[in-house]
Amino acid sequence: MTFGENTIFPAAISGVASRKRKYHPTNSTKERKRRAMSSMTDTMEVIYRDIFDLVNYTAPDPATTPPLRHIEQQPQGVSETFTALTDLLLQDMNDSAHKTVVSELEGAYWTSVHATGFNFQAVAGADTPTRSDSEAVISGNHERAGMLMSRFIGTTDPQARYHSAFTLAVVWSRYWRLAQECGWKTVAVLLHSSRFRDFSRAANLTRWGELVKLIKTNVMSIQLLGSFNTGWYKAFSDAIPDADQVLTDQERVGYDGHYHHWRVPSDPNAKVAERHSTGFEVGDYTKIGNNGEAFARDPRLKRGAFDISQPCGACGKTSGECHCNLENWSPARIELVSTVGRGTGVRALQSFKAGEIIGEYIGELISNKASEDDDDLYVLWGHKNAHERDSYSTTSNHYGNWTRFVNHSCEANCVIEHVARRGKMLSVYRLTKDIAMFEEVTTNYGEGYFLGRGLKCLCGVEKHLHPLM
Ligand SMILES: C[S@@+](CC[C@H](N)C(=O)[O-])C[C@H]1O[C@@H](n2cnc3c(N)ncnc32)[C@H](O)[C@@H]1O
Repeated sequence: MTFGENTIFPAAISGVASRKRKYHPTNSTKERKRRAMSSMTDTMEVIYRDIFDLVNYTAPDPATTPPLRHIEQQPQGVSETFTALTDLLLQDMNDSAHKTVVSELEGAYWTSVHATGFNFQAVAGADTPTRSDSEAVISGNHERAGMLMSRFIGTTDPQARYHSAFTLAVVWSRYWRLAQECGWKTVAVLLHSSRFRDFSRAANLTRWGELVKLIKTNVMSIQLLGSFNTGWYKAFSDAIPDADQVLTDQERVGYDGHYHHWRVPSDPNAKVAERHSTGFEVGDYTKIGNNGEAFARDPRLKRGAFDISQPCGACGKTSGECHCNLENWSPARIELVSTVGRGTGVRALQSFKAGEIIGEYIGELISNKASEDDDDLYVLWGHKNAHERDSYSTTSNHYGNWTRFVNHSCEANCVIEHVARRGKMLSVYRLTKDIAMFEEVTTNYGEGYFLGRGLKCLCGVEKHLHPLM
C-alpha cells in the first residue's frame, strides 16, 4: 500500500488546518452536562497538576514534621487511643492494603470523637468503627503515630494544625468513605494535592459528592499517575515493614519508569491498567536510517548556516526567549486510554487552548521510498520543507512517544505541523480547538487512510469526512 501526501497525517496539515472550525456551544444534553461538570473538572485539573508536580516529591522528614496541634492538646486518654490504633494498623499490615487506610482513618475517627466529644456519625453518616478493644492497647509511640498520620492523611501543611477537631472529623470521614469506595491508593495519591485537601475541608456535601463521582470514574488514572509521580510508594515502603509484600496485590500498577507504557482502561471498574504488549518501545528514539542505510546526514537539517536570530518555528520567539524543549517533549499532561474499537488513544489531563503545541511526533526516520513499500500504520509522510534529495518520512512503528497513539476523528482537534527550530525540521502536534480535561486528542488522517485499507472509521461523529468511511 502506498501513501500519498494526502492519505495520512499530512492531510491533516493541509486539509484541516485550512478548514478551521470554531467551537460552538450547543444546547445538546452532552454540552449541558459538559458545562455542569466544567467547574468540577477545574478542581480536578488542579488536583492532577498538583500530582504531576510531585515528580520530585520527597516525603517529609519525620524528625522535622510537626505534630498536629489537636494531638498535642488532646487529653491523655485520647492520645493513648490514637497511638494504640496506629500501632494496631502497623501490626495489621499483612491483612490487606485497603484495610490499612481504613484502620488509619478509624484511628483518626476515634481521635476526633474523643477530642471533641462529638460523634460525627450522625452528621456525616459514617459507619461506626468496630475496634472495641482499641482503648485497651497502649504503646506510647506518639511521635511515630503523628508522623504517619500526617504523612498518609495529608495534614502536613502548617495550616492544618489550626483546623478544629470537628472539621478534621468531617474531613476524615470523607477520606475514610472515599477509601472504602475507591481504594486506599487513590486516597493516598490524592492526599498529595493541596487542592484536594483544601477542597475536602471546604466543599459542601453536594460539591464533595460531585468530586467523588469524578474521582470514581478515574480511579485507575489517579492510581497510575500516583505510581509515577508521587513519593507515596517510597515513603510507604520506607515507613512500613513488609510494605512490598503488602503492595504486591492485584491492584498494583507497574512501576517500570515510564508513564506512557501504561494505558488506562475505559472501564473504570477494571482493576489493572494494561501494559502495551505491541513490542513498541517508548522513548526519544529519533534515529536516522534508510532501511538499514544511514542517511548521509540528518535529513531534517535545513540547508545554509543556522541563523540564531531566526524565531523558533514552534513558539515564534527568538532563541533567547524560546524555552521549547521539543527534543525531549513531555510537558503536556496527557494519558493513554483504551478506546472501544480504536485501540489506544490519547486524552488530555488538563485543558488546552487552540494553538498550543502539545508534543513532537518522533520516531525512526526512513526514506519516503521505504515508507511506500510498507503498509505502516504509523508513518508520517514526508516533511514539506525537507530538501527533495533527502526526502524522508517518520515512523513510530517501533519507536516513538505518546503522539503515535493519537487517533483519527472526522472532527479532529489537532493537526501536525512541520516547524523549523534551530535549523532543524520538527513535526509537532498543534491544537486547532480548545479542549477540556479528559477530552480525547484527535487528528485527521485523511480519508484515504481508511478508504485505502477498507477500514471503518469509528470516530463517532454524525458526518464523516467521506460517506464511505
Ligand atoms: C496511528 S495509530 C493510532 C494509535 C492506535 N489506536 C494504537 O492503538 O496503536 C492508527 C490506528 O488506530 C486505529 N484508529 C485510529 N483512529 C481510528 C478511528 N477513527 N476509527 C477506527 N480506527 C481508528 C486504527 O487501527 C489505525 O490504523
